[in-house]
Amino acid sequence: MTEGLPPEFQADAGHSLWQACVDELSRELPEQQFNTWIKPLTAQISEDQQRLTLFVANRFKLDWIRAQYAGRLATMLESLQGHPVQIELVITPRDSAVKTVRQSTPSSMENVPESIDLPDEPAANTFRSRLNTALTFDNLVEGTANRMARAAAMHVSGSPGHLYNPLFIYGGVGLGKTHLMHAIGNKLLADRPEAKVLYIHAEQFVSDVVKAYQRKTFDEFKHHYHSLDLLLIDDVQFFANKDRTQEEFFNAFEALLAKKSHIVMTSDTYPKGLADIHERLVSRFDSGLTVAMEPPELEMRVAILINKAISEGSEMPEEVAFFVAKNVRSNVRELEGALRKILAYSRFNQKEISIQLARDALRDLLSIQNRQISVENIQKTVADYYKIKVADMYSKKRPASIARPRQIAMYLAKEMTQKSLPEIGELFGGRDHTTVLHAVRKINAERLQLTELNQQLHVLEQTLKG
Ligand SMILES: Nc1ncnc2c1ncn2[C@@H]1O[C@H](COP(=O)(O)OP(=O)(O)OP(=O)(O)O)[C@@H](O)[C@H]1O
Repeated sequence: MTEGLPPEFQADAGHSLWQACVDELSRELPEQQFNTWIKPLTAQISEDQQRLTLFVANRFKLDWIRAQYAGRLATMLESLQGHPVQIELVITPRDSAVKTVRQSTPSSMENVPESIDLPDEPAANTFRSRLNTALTFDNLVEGTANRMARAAAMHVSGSPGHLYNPLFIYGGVGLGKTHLMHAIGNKLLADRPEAKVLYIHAEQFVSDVVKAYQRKTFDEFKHHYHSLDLLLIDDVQFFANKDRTQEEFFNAFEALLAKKSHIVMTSDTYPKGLADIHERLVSRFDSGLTVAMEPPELEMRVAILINKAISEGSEMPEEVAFFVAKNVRSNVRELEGALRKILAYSRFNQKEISIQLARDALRDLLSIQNRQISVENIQKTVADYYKIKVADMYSKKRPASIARPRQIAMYLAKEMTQKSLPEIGELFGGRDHTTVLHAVRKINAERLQLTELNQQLHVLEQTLKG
């Protein structure tokens, strides 16, 4: 029996099986990815061939391999073995990994020196990127709504520091901005594991500035932020009115651009629509490429539902996906919530997914939706109707071509939802409740006098009621 390993393991038994997987992956993956992630792996298969254990050096690698390769490996193993094989990932501290594998490795395994001689740890292993490895380009469905943002993001992840720097991505809630940012970081780290990548929410940046202030550690703060290769910063609208944070961010911004590091930002509105942010920062935000993420169109919502169901190990018939997508329109986060409810309902009641089952599972949501139309939906419908950007609903822009649809949307929000004036103001880019009240009164009065406006409002109301 091999010392240091569970008795059921027989390393040689699984070698040819694992080697077959490695060979297949070496054909499927780009060389760099293969060399970085697959080649260094050490594998053992249990005696009954039901379980494959992969030994990895650290948590970062474990998460990455689980998110990126475990699914593909499982399919491969199942087709090779003719039955499912459970994959287990185990972190083995470097020294003990070397020892254990050496002791247990029969001569045939010694053809795989990489599994023993682990390469130097890449810097990414010690530098906490805060990336969620599950959010990648592969599982981000593409559609008209995100095509340009996705293409720009792909470009940045492939050659950071060149074009589109900074990349500024804006759009409403739950539309995939954060997902896209993580995808950029994950792709860059897959290609260059030593790169210093940091994902951070703007609020966390604010809190880091405050800490540096309190502890008088601005040198460390600067060293940390100014040394990055890629900074991904989410929801920069949170910098509003925070002068010291804006100053530190400006410094970091200049330092990073000077050394050709890349900066990607997201926000709920485009740079010039941002309130209470210094002009010099706003103009920097707008100096690279600014792209919008729009709410997904019907077909894209359907594709997202079908894909997400597959990733949850289920299947959603297309007609059901259409039914759900037609009823849940505002954003992807709500679509995900609806899907979770349907899957849970189907599992709990042990019933196939059908339109009727979806109707039952989403009963509350559908009836609430019929009674209460969301403000986001109103903003999108009105923006589409008057051919302006959804982001203009939250921006400070004042031309009549934008201000008027915005007032109409505020009026409809008051008429068709349960929201209060301050709540509506907040959802329209943090406006005061008196601004909303003014819009509601104005449109109300005009509606009584202007037939054309009344007609337009009627169309909008019918569209919103579905
Ligand atoms: N095109 C897409 N394909 C697949 N999943 C998507 C897509 N767009 C969004 N999602 C998913 O929808 C959820 C919400 O997306 P995300 O958190 O990136 O939105 P966001 O725009 O950053 O919103 P917020 O401003 O509220 O943070 C996530 O789980 C994300 O993975």
